[in-house]
Amino acid sequence: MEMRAGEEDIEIAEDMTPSVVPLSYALHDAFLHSHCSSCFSLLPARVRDGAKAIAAARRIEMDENGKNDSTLLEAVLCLVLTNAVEVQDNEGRSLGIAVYGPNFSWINHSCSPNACYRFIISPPDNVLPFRDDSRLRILPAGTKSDNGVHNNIEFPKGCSGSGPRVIVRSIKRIKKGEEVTVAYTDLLQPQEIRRSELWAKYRFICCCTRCIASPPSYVDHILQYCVHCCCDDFPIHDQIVSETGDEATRKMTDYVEEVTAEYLAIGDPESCCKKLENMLITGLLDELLEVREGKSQLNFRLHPLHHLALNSYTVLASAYKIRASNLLALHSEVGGLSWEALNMYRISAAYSLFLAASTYRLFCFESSLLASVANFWASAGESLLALAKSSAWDSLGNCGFPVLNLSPLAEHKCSKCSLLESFEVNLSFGQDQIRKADFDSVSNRFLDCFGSLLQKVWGFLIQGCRYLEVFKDPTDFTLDIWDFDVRFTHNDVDFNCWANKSASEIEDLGYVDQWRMNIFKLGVHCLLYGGNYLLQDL
Ligand SMILES: C[S@@+](CC[C@H](N)C(=O)[O-])C[C@H]1O[C@@H](n2cnc3c(N)ncnc32)[C@H](O)[C@@H]1O
Repeated sequence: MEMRAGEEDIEIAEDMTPSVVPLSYALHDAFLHSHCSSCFSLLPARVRDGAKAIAAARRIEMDENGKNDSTLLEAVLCLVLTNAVEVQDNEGRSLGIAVYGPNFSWINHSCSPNACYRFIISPPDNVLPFRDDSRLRILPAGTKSDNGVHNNIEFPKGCSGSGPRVIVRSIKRIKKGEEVTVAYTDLLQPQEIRRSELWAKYRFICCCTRCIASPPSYVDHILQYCVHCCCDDFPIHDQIVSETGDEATRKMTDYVEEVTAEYLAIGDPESCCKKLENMLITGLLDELLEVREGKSQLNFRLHPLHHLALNSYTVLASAYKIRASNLLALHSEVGGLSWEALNMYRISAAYSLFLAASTYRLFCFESSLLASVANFWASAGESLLALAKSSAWDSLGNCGFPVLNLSPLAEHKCSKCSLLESFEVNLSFGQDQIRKADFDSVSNRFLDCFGSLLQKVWGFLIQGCRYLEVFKDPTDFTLDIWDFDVRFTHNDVDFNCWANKSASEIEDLGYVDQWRMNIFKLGVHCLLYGGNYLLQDL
């Protein structure tokens, strides 16, 4: 079965379902009063009845056949495995799983989907009626009318019941009768990984336009194949690159996974930062590969938009942030480490920002990346605001920065772009007013402002970060990104430039307030664009 747009065209960013209540769900401990068993008491009656029926059926089977036939249990398990979705909070953290009825679970997958979904989370004991006037605007294939009935299957329209609700929303314009699809897997992964995940979990091979494109689309090419190979002695023949490139990518994948797993298990963010940044800068040196006569050293490097590079930025942003908070905690005991903590916050925010700008570039070629890019802008905004508000600046004495009050955001209007005004119009006249027709103009104005603020702070944010210093402008990917070594050799970067200066020297430069204020403004822009405009309004 598949779901299609009902009897009208659907514009971009419209809710296509009311908030749908789960048939069954199991959330992690954070949402439970006691331990896991408490979730069973919350299961809707029909699921408990179903479980009793299964138990009864098993008893009969066992009595009749003298053996434990697991067919029915397998069927139920398959149903859950096929239809359960991971419930996530606004920041993408996994909260558990839930199974929904047909108006959600009949939606098929595409790697270039036209819809996405979001959850409304409320505590498990909250069973108060939920006001929701949205209509169900998608129907099973073959259904003629939108009266909510299909082949005697009543589509639940009621809004009562507990559990995380899900709402399906369009991310592209969908024509009447066109199939509605969502992503079952992370769309920023290369095709090979998407394919193997979908096969392992659902046993199907995706044949969407993105997957069957030949040659692969720009986005898939760059996410998967953009690995550069060079050798000091002589030029590398293309043949050798393609033969050894896959092997090199596998090795780099193992390396990134190993470093990330070690970081998560042992919690040494410093070693994690060193290892990942070294890998991004120097790439993989492979001495075992034979080139012409004898052995020679090949050097493989990742394009900054390669999926392994993107994964590394996420880990680096987190590891630098942990380093900063560890230092601040130590600062209260030891003192004098706050400037170093500021450096860590700075680089963490720089990686967050770089990730948002990188995925935005991919989004320009693959519009279904909208939800990912929105989340990255929002978290870059949050990192920048946390940096601007950090007490670590206090080590610089009185830097004159006003006490920040982020709520309401309305106080932080930008005279150049109208992001905030758009929301005000939206709030007073209803969502349709800033409609998506404005998308290009809102985005262009945001990018203009973003670019000019970035120019003022990017140098400060990346100072001392060996990898990011290569990118003089994170929105410009036209530079010869393979030329890392040359740049490092000729640029003689002082890695400890800021860390070596005393707080008063920095203050004398007179830039501190300006940096802090511009970082703050940049954060507000990213949060408004990603968190408010792309995620909620668009
Ligand atoms: C949540 S269900 C979707 C509804 C399903 N088509 C049905 O009729 O019940 C997931 C299952 O649908 C099928 N499916 C979803 N997307 C697909 C796709 N793009 N190509 C092939 N099969 C797909 C797979 O069998 C998958 O296990």
